[in-house]
Amino acid sequence: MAVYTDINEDDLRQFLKAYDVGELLSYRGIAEGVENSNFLLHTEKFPLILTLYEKRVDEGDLPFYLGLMQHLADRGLSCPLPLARDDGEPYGRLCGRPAALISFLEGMWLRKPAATHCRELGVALARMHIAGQDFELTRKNALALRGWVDLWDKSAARADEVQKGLENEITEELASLEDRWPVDLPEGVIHADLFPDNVFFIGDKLSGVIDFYFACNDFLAYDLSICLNAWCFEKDGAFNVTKARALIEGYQSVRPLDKEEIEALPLLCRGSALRFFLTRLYDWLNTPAGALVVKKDPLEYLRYLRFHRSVETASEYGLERT
Ligand SMILES: Nc1ncnc2c1ncn2[C@@H]1O[C@H](COP(=O)(O)OP(=O)(O)O)[C@@H](O)[C@H]1O
Ligand SMILES: N[C@@H](CCOP(=O)(O)O)C(=O)O
Repeated sequence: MAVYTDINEDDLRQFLKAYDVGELLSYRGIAEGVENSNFLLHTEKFPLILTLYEKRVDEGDLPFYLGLMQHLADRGLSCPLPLARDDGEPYGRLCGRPAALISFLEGMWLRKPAATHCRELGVALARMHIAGQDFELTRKNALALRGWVDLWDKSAARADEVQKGLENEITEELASLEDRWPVDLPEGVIHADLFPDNVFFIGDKLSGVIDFYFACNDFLAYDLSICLNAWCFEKDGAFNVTKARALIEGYQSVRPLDKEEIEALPLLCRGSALRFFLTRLYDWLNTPAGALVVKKDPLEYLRYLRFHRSVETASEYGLERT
């Protein structure tokens, strides 16, 4: 459960006075998520999500995240709409934290997505990439190569506590990615954390995308590689090429990949597997005992990383040879 900051009712009522939402009827902490504290609110007017921004969210980035949700929603993508305060500000403060209200999205995330859902995801991801092209704000990816090195510097000395040999393996992997990372692929705004728990479905139809708090500017195909990692491995660690093919076909039905993006895919998948391995490893080693959050297993992403290292061409992800 991710509620790092507890709120009290009086403070919440005071906070809500700045919004046109009527009286608070009820509220509760949400037992999901990792990064921020989230609450579901029922007010006289509508249900809402209240987010208190925590550790990894830099307040200076809030206009980017909230503005992006507004921008994408304006272009017909189903994502939460931030609610402006009566004074026009996009967010306020609660319990010493920046805090925003966003609209509640209907739907549920899928515990066992199938290939058909992966195809829907691919379509939505490509639409998001296209809709993001004219978003006027930019944000550098803080969890790109430089960020990976910084995270690794903070964890390397203790990595072998988690699995023997990790320190050497990851040091070598980082060096190899630093040498070979692409420099010139199509870029744009990416979601950067499009895991199943951030995509809602009603029945088999994708109903919306949430959690834009890692969104940034980076290679578009890197976002696709994040989805290949997050959606296409089975619980036993096997890569499901049928899901991967469906995801990529869905994506390409809206935005065809170019030759360079296809060639780079195995490397991008290694990079995105490493990125989630590193944040999970850092959290594994540093989350205080007793925090109301379920820590995620870094070794899951080590296995994915090793798989991608064995991939020679993107045809192994179900793509036609170029
Ligand atoms: N706009 C929304 N509509 C409905 N539920 C939401 C919305 N935003 C968040 N949630 C709920 O809160 C949970 C955590 O949100 P998320 O943004 O993923 O948190 P975090 O940034 O902490 O990872 C989600 O899994 C979902 O259940
Ligand atoms: N998706 C990341 C963790 C971030 O959590 P989210 O709840 O913000 O999606 C991971 O699985 O490591």
